[in-house]
Amino acid sequence: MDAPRTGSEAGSSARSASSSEDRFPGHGADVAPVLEVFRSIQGEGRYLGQPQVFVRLRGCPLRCTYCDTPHSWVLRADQRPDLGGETLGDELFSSPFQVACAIADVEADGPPLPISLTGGEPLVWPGFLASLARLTGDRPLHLETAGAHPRTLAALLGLFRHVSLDLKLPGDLDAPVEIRAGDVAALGDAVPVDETAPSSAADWTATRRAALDLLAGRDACAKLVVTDRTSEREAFEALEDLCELAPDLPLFIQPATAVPRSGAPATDRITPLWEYALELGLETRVVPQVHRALAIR
Ligand SMILES: Nc1nc2[nH]cc(C(=O)O)c2c(=O)[nH]1
Ligand code: SF4
Ligand SMILES: [Mg+2]
Repeated sequence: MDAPRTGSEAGSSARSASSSEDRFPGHGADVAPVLEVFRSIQGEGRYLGQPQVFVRLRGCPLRCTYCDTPHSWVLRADQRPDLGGETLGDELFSSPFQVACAIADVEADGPPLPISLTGGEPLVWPGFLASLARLTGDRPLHLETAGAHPRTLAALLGLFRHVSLDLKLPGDLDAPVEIRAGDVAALGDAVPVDETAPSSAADWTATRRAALDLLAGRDACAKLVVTDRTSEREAFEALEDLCELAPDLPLFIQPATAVPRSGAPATDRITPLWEYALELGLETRVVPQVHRALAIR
Protein backbone atom coordinates (compact mmCIF):
# COMPACT_ATOMS: atom_id res chain seq x y z
CA MET A 1 0.00 0.00 0.00
CA ASP A 2 1.22 3.51 -0.71
CA ALA A 3 2.34 5.80 2.08
CA PRO A 4 0.05 8.76 2.72
CA ARG A 5 0.86 11.94 0.83
CA THR A 6 2.98 14.39 2.76
CA GLY A 7 1.67 17.82 3.71
CA SER A 8 3.70 19.54 1.01
CA GLU A 9 2.52 17.12 -1.70
CA ALA A 10 -1.08 17.58 -0.60
CA GLY A 11 -0.47 21.35 -0.78
CA SER A 12 0.81 21.09 -4.32
CA SER A 13 -2.35 19.13 -5.23
CA ALA A 14 -4.51 21.94 -3.93
CA ARG A 15 -2.51 24.48 -5.91
CA SER A 16 -2.80 22.46 -9.11
CA ALA A 17 -6.52 22.06 -8.53
CA SER A 18 -7.11 25.78 -8.24
CA SER A 19 -4.90 26.63 -11.20
CA SER A 20 -6.90 24.11 -13.22
CA GLU A 21 -10.12 25.81 -12.16
CA ASP A 22 -8.74 29.12 -13.40
CA ARG A 23 -8.15 27.50 -16.77
CA PHE A 24 -11.50 25.71 -16.95
CA PRO A 25 -14.00 28.07 -15.34
CA GLY A 26 -17.76 27.97 -15.51
CA HIS A 27 -20.72 25.76 -14.74
CA GLY A 28 -20.31 22.20 -15.90
CA ALA A 29 -16.53 22.52 -16.31
CA ASP A 30 -15.90 19.79 -13.78
CA VAL A 31 -18.30 17.05 -14.91
CA ALA A 32 -17.06 14.13 -16.98
CA PRO A 33 -18.64 11.31 -19.01
CA VAL A 34 -17.88 8.38 -16.72
CA LEU A 35 -18.02 4.96 -18.35
CA GLU A 36 -17.57 2.85 -15.23
CA VAL A 37 -16.32 2.75 -11.66
CA PHE A 38 -15.17 -0.64 -10.42
CA ARG A 39 -12.81 -2.35 -8.01
CA SER A 40 -10.18 -4.69 -9.42
CA ILE A 41 -6.52 -5.64 -9.40
CA GLN A 42 -4.14 -3.35 -11.27
CA GLY A 43 -3.30 -5.38 -14.36
CA GLU A 44 -0.53 -3.26 -15.89
CA GLY A 45 2.61 -1.36 -15.03
CA ARG A 46 4.45 -0.55 -11.83
CA TYR A 47 1.60 -1.30 -9.40
CA LEU A 48 0.72 -4.60 -11.07
CA GLY A 49 -1.34 -6.78 -8.73
CA GLN A 50 -2.40 -3.98 -6.36
CA PRO A 51 -6.10 -3.79 -5.50
CA GLN A 52 -7.39 -0.45 -6.80
CA VAL A 53 -10.58 1.37 -7.69
CA PHE A 54 -10.78 2.22 -11.39
CA VAL A 55 -12.59 5.25 -12.73
CA ARG A 56 -12.87 4.99 -16.50
CA LEU A 57 -13.81 8.16 -18.37
CA ARG A 58 -15.25 8.20 -21.87
CA GLY A 59 -13.66 10.22 -24.63
CA CYS A 60 -10.38 9.67 -26.42
CA PRO A 61 -9.04 11.50 -29.46
CA LEU A 62 -6.58 8.71 -30.27
CA ARG A 63 -7.31 5.68 -32.39
CA CYS A 64 -4.78 3.02 -31.36
CA THR A 65 -5.24 -0.05 -33.57
CA TYR A 66 -4.83 -2.30 -30.49
CA CYS A 67 -7.33 -0.39 -28.32
CA ASP A 68 -9.22 -2.70 -25.96
CA THR A 69 -11.78 -0.03 -25.00
CA PRO A 70 -13.01 1.42 -28.33
CA HIS A 71 -16.45 1.78 -26.71
CA SER A 72 -14.86 4.58 -24.65
CA TRP A 73 -13.94 6.74 -27.66
CA VAL A 74 -17.02 8.76 -28.50
CA LEU A 75 -19.81 10.34 -26.50
CA ARG A 76 -23.49 9.89 -27.17
CA ALA A 77 -26.36 11.53 -25.35
CA ASP A 78 -27.96 8.18 -24.47
CA GLN A 79 -24.92 6.72 -22.69
CA ARG A 80 -25.13 6.18 -18.92
CA PRO A 81 -22.35 5.52 -16.41
CA ASP A 82 -22.01 2.26 -14.51
CA LEU A 83 -21.17 3.67 -11.10
CA GLY A 84 -20.55 0.29 -9.49
CA GLY A 85 -22.86 -2.44 -8.28
CA GLU A 86 -26.43 -1.77 -9.28
CA THR A 87 -25.93 1.95 -9.55
CA LEU A 88 -26.40 3.57 -12.93
CA GLY A 89 -26.17 7.33 -13.25
CA ASP A 90 -29.10 8.98 -15.00
CA GLU A 91 -27.10 11.28 -17.31
CA LEU A 92 -24.11 10.95 -19.61
CA PHE A 93 -22.07 13.24 -17.36
CA SER A 94 -21.32 12.64 -13.68
CA SER A 95 -20.11 15.12 -11.10
CA PRO A 96 -16.95 14.55 -9.06
CA PHE A 97 -19.19 14.15 -5.99
CA GLN A 98 -21.19 11.35 -7.65
CA VAL A 99 -17.96 9.61 -8.55
CA ALA A 100 -16.52 10.01 -5.03
CA CYS A 101 -19.71 8.34 -3.72
CA ALA A 102 -19.37 5.56 -6.32
CA ILE A 103 -15.77 4.97 -5.22
CA ALA A 104 -16.93 4.55 -1.61
CA ASP A 105 -19.71 2.20 -2.81
CA VAL A 106 -17.43 -0.15 -4.73
CA GLU A 107 -15.04 -0.32 -1.79
CA ALA A 108 -17.93 -1.58 0.32
CA ASP A 109 -16.59 -1.85 3.87
CA GLY A 110 -13.01 -2.47 2.76
CA PRO A 111 -10.09 -0.10 3.26
CA PRO A 112 -9.64 2.93 1.01
CA LEU A 113 -7.72 1.94 -2.11
CA PRO A 114 -5.60 3.87 -4.58
CA ILE A 115 -7.74 5.24 -7.40
CA SER A 116 -6.70 4.59 -10.98
CA LEU A 117 -8.02 7.15 -13.48
CA THR A 118 -8.24 5.66 -16.92
CA GLY A 119 -10.18 5.88 -20.14
CA GLY A 120 -10.47 6.69 -22.85
CA GLU A 121 -8.02 9.44 -22.08
CA PRO A 122 -8.67 10.95 -18.64
CA LEU A 123 -6.72 14.13 -19.43
CA VAL A 124 -9.56 15.10 -21.80
CA TRP A 125 -11.45 16.13 -18.62
CA PRO A 126 -9.04 18.28 -16.58
CA GLY A 127 -11.71 20.15 -14.61
CA PHE A 128 -13.21 16.87 -13.41
CA LEU A 129 -9.81 15.47 -12.38
CA ALA A 130 -8.98 18.59 -10.36
CA SER A 131 -12.32 18.55 -8.55
CA LEU A 132 -12.24 14.81 -7.89
CA ALA A 133 -8.76 15.17 -6.38
CA ARG A 134 -10.14 17.67 -3.87
CA LEU A 135 -12.79 15.18 -2.79
CA THR A 136 -10.48 12.18 -2.44
CA GLY A 137 -8.10 13.88 0.02
CA ASP A 138 -4.94 11.93 0.73
CA ARG A 139 -5.99 8.95 -1.35
CA PRO A 140 -3.31 8.12 -3.98
CA LEU A 141 -4.53 8.99 -7.48
CA HIS A 142 -2.93 7.08 -10.32
CA LEU A 143 -3.21 8.33 -13.89
CA GLU A 144 -3.19 6.05 -16.95
CA THR A 145 -2.45 8.27 -19.92
CA ALA A 146 -1.40 8.18 -23.54
CA GLY A 147 0.63 11.33 -22.93
CA ALA A 148 -0.96 13.12 -25.88
CA HIS A 149 -1.65 16.29 -23.84
CA PRO A 150 1.61 17.31 -22.16
CA ARG A 151 0.52 20.88 -21.38
CA THR A 152 -2.51 19.55 -19.52
CA LEU A 153 -0.40 16.88 -17.84
CA ALA A 154 1.98 19.60 -16.64
CA ALA A 155 -0.92 21.63 -15.19
CA LEU A 156 -2.38 18.63 -13.31
CA LEU A 157 0.75 16.66 -12.45
CA GLY A 158 0.66 17.58 -8.76
CA LEU A 159 -2.63 15.71 -8.37
CA PHE A 160 -1.19 12.30 -9.16
CA ARG A 161 0.85 9.99 -6.94
CA HIS A 162 1.70 7.85 -9.94
CA VAL A 163 1.54 8.29 -13.70
CA SER A 164 1.59 5.37 -16.10
CA LEU A 165 2.56 6.75 -19.50
CA ASP A 166 2.03 4.88 -22.76
CA LEU A 167 4.81 5.30 -25.30
CA LYS A 168 2.61 5.65 -28.37
CA LEU A 169 4.06 4.72 -31.76
CA PRO A 170 2.58 6.56 -34.76
CA GLY A 171 2.51 3.37 -36.86
CA ASP A 172 0.03 1.83 -34.40
CA LEU A 173 -2.37 4.79 -34.54
CA ASP A 174 -5.02 5.96 -36.98
CA ALA A 175 -5.63 9.70 -37.36
CA PRO A 176 -6.92 11.37 -34.16
CA VAL A 177 -10.52 12.54 -33.80
CA GLU A 178 -10.84 15.48 -31.42
CA ILE A 179 -13.66 15.96 -28.93
CA ARG A 180 -14.61 19.62 -29.04
CA ALA A 181 -17.10 21.67 -27.07
CA GLY A 182 -19.98 22.34 -29.46
CA ASP A 183 -19.17 19.43 -31.80
CA VAL A 184 -21.21 16.90 -29.88
CA ALA A 185 -24.76 17.78 -28.88
CA ALA A 186 -24.31 15.55 -25.83
CA LEU A 187 -21.51 17.74 -24.46
CA GLY A 188 -23.84 20.34 -22.97
CA ASP A 189 -21.84 22.54 -20.60
CA ALA A 190 -18.99 20.06 -20.18
CA VAL A 191 -15.58 21.39 -21.12
CA PRO A 192 -13.10 19.03 -22.78
CA VAL A 193 -9.38 19.72 -22.86
CA ASP A 194 -8.22 22.65 -24.99
CA GLU A 195 -5.09 20.85 -26.24
CA THR A 196 -5.12 18.83 -29.44
CA ALA A 197 -3.54 15.40 -29.78
CA PRO A 198 -0.52 14.93 -32.07
CA SER A 199 -1.38 14.01 -35.64
CA SER A 200 1.97 13.37 -37.34
CA ALA A 201 5.00 11.26 -36.49
CA ALA A 202 7.01 14.42 -35.81
CA ASP A 203 4.29 15.76 -33.49
CA TRP A 204 4.28 12.46 -31.65
CA THR A 205 8.03 12.53 -31.12
CA ALA A 206 7.86 16.04 -29.65
CA THR A 207 4.81 15.19 -27.52
CA ARG A 208 6.27 11.97 -26.16
CA ARG A 209 9.49 13.78 -25.30
CA ALA A 210 7.58 16.55 -23.50
CA ALA A 211 5.66 13.99 -21.42
CA LEU A 212 8.82 12.06 -20.53
CA ASP A 213 10.53 15.27 -19.50
CA LEU A 214 7.67 15.98 -17.08
CA LEU A 215 7.78 12.50 -15.53
CA ALA A 216 11.53 12.13 -15.01
CA GLY A 217 12.32 11.58 -11.35
CA ARG A 218 8.66 11.00 -10.37
CA ASP A 219 6.68 7.92 -9.36
CA ALA A 220 5.85 6.93 -12.92
CA CYS A 221 6.37 4.19 -15.46
CA ALA A 222 6.44 3.84 -19.23
CA LYS A 223 4.43 1.21 -21.06
CA LEU A 224 5.14 0.11 -24.60
CA VAL A 225 2.32 -1.91 -26.13
CA VAL A 226 3.60 -4.22 -28.87
CA THR A 227 1.36 -5.76 -31.53
CA ASP A 228 2.06 -8.18 -34.38
CA ARG A 229 2.74 -5.14 -36.57
CA THR A 230 4.63 -2.77 -34.29
CA SER A 231 7.54 -1.13 -36.07
CA GLU A 232 10.87 -2.00 -34.49
CA ARG A 233 12.32 1.30 -35.68
CA GLU A 234 9.58 3.32 -33.98
CA ALA A 235 9.83 1.25 -30.82
CA PHE A 236 13.61 1.74 -30.68
CA GLU A 237 13.13 5.51 -31.08
CA ALA A 238 10.69 5.56 -28.16
CA LEU A 239 13.13 3.56 -26.02
CA GLU A 240 15.89 6.01 -26.91
CA ASP A 241 13.67 8.92 -25.83
CA LEU A 242 12.95 7.16 -22.54
CA CYS A 243 16.64 6.49 -21.98
CA GLU A 244 17.59 10.10 -22.75
CA LEU A 245 14.81 11.92 -20.87
CA ALA A 246 13.52 9.72 -18.05
CA PRO A 247 15.93 6.81 -17.59
CA ASP A 248 14.73 6.23 -14.03
CA LEU A 249 11.24 5.18 -15.17
CA PRO A 250 10.68 1.43 -15.21
CA LEU A 251 9.71 0.19 -18.66
CA PHE A 252 6.87 -2.27 -19.15
CA ILE A 253 6.86 -3.90 -22.56
CA GLN A 254 3.28 -5.09 -22.93
CA PRO A 255 2.54 -7.72 -25.59
CA ALA A 256 -0.86 -6.56 -26.90
CA THR A 257 -3.98 -8.55 -26.14
CA ALA A 258 -5.43 -9.49 -29.55
CA VAL A 259 -8.43 -7.41 -30.67
CA PRO A 260 -10.27 -7.57 -34.01
CA ARG A 261 -8.00 -5.03 -35.68
CA SER A 262 -4.65 -6.10 -34.27
CA GLY A 263 -2.99 -9.33 -33.22
CA ALA A 264 -0.77 -10.38 -30.33
CA PRO A 265 2.95 -10.25 -31.18
CA ALA A 266 5.12 -13.32 -31.74
CA THR A 267 8.07 -13.72 -29.39
CA ASP A 268 10.53 -12.67 -32.10
CA ARG A 269 8.91 -9.22 -32.19
CA ILE A 270 9.26 -8.79 -28.42
CA THR A 271 12.78 -10.12 -27.87
CA PRO A 272 14.71 -7.43 -29.80
CA LEU A 273 12.82 -4.79 -27.83
CA TRP A 274 13.76 -6.01 -24.38
CA GLU A 275 17.30 -6.71 -25.59
CA TYR A 276 17.62 -3.12 -26.80
CA ALA A 277 16.02 -1.75 -23.61
CA LEU A 278 18.61 -3.63 -21.54
CA GLU A 279 21.38 -2.32 -23.78
CA LEU A 280 20.12 1.19 -23.02
CA GLY A 281 20.25 0.42 -19.29
CA LEU A 282 16.48 0.63 -18.76
CA GLU A 283 14.79 -1.26 -15.91
CA THR A 284 12.77 -3.58 -18.11
CA ARG A 285 9.86 -5.97 -17.64
CA VAL A 286 7.79 -7.84 -20.22
CA VAL A 287 4.26 -8.30 -18.88
CA PRO A 288 0.97 -8.88 -20.72
CA GLN A 289 -2.28 -7.46 -19.33
CA VAL A 290 -2.72 -9.53 -16.17
CA HIS A 291 -6.43 -8.66 -15.74
CA ARG A 292 -7.07 -10.17 -19.19
CA ALA A 293 -5.23 -13.36 -18.20
CA LEU A 294 -7.37 -13.52 -15.04
CA ALA A 295 -10.52 -12.69 -17.04
CA ILE A 296 -11.43 -9.89 -14.65
CA ARG A 297 -12.13 -6.21 -15.28
N1 LIG B 1 -7.53 -4.46 -13.94
C1 LIG B 1 -7.25 -3.49 -14.79
N2 LIG B 1 -6.03 -2.89 -14.76
C2 LIG B 1 -5.80 -1.88 -15.63
N3 LIG B 1 -4.69 -1.14 -15.75
C3 LIG B 1 -4.87 -0.23 -16.71
C4 LIG B 1 -6.14 -0.37 -17.24
C5 LIG B 1 -6.69 0.52 -18.27
O1 LIG B 1 -7.68 0.20 -18.89
O2 LIG B 1 -6.11 1.60 -18.47
C6 LIG B 1 -6.75 -1.43 -16.56
C7 LIG B 1 -8.02 -2.10 -16.61
O3 LIG B 1 -8.91 -1.84 -17.42
N4 LIG B 1 -8.21 -3.10 -15.69
S1 SF4 C 1 -5.24 6.01 -25.99
FE1 SF4 C 1 -6.12 4.27 -24.90
S2 SF4 C 1 -8.36 4.52 -25.07
FE2 SF4 C 1 -7.42 5.88 -26.58
S3 SF4 C 1 -7.40 4.67 -28.48
FE3 SF4 C 1 -5.41 4.38 -27.47
S4 SF4 C 1 -5.63 2.52 -26.22
FE4 SF4 C 1 -7.72 3.24 -26.76
MG1 LIG D 1 -7.83 -1.43 -20.14
